[in-house]
Amino acid sequence: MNDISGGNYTTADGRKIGSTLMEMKNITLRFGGVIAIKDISFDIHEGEIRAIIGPNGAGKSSMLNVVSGFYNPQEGEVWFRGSKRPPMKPYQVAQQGIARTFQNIALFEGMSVLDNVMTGRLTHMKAGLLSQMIWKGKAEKEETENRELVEKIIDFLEIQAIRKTPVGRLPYGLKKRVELARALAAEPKLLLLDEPMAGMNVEEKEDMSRFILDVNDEFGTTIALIEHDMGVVMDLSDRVVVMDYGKKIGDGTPDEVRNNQEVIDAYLGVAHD
Ligand SMILES: Nc1ncnc2c1ncn2[C@@H]1O[C@H](COP(=O)(O)OP(=O)(O)OP(=O)(O)O)[C@@H](O)[C@H]1O
Repeated sequence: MNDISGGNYTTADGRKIGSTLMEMKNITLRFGGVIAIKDISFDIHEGEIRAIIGPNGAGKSSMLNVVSGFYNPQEGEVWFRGSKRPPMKPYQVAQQGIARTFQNIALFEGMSVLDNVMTGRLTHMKAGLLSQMIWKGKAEKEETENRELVEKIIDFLEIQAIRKTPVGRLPYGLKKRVELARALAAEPKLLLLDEPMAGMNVEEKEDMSRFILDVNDEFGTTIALIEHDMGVVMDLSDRVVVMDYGKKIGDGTPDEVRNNQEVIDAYLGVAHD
């Protein structure tokens, strides 16, 4: 790795990391008297896999929710693709190119895998109802293009065999993969994964790790994730932000973070699965 703080660098496995995609500047988020995030700054570079870790209640989910527009911080600035982002609703953030998965799977259980993944295309659909009536051809062309992309993602994540199966009938690990497929269908610039391995067995975790790395490699998607499993985080990530009690106590490569005394202290005596 070289010049990691400046933006552009090459990882040990030869992946090219680009300039800053997102920058969080001095973010503070309060819930009444509770300060969930205290004056935190960090950035995410194009092509990176970036992790946010920390003990329970550290503020990781709150931070992911600031990035995805679910919470607007009381203080600080969010910069995305070179512009300062005004307070936004989550759907506006999604339209800007940020997609996410959820800690508790949020899929339509009664709908097939294919239909669930298609819902990921909604932010891209331009043909409204009126234009669908007037310009039927245009709507059909859009539908065909959406289907082609969705089928490509389904193949890529190896869920062809279950494409017609209602999501409610799938085991947990596969549901998580369908959720990843739906988020990818939005062709995000930045993909947010909220505990992608939570509740998985070892084999499911290995599969998910491989898919996350492949997505980053094949589609060039920048990924930010929260994860409790330290082994997974250290293996997957290019750089890691460590939070504790709402503050940032570490930020760097997995090796740098692993050897940071404040990080070691924060994790001592705390159970991490
Ligand atoms: N909607 C909310 N209303 C009030 N307090 C909240 C809310 N969301 C989070 N908090 C508080 O903010 C702090 C940070 O919580 P957060 O869920 O972001 O931590 P976390 O690191 O994601 O924890 P975990 O690993 O347990 O999911 C906690 O003290 C929590 O109780």
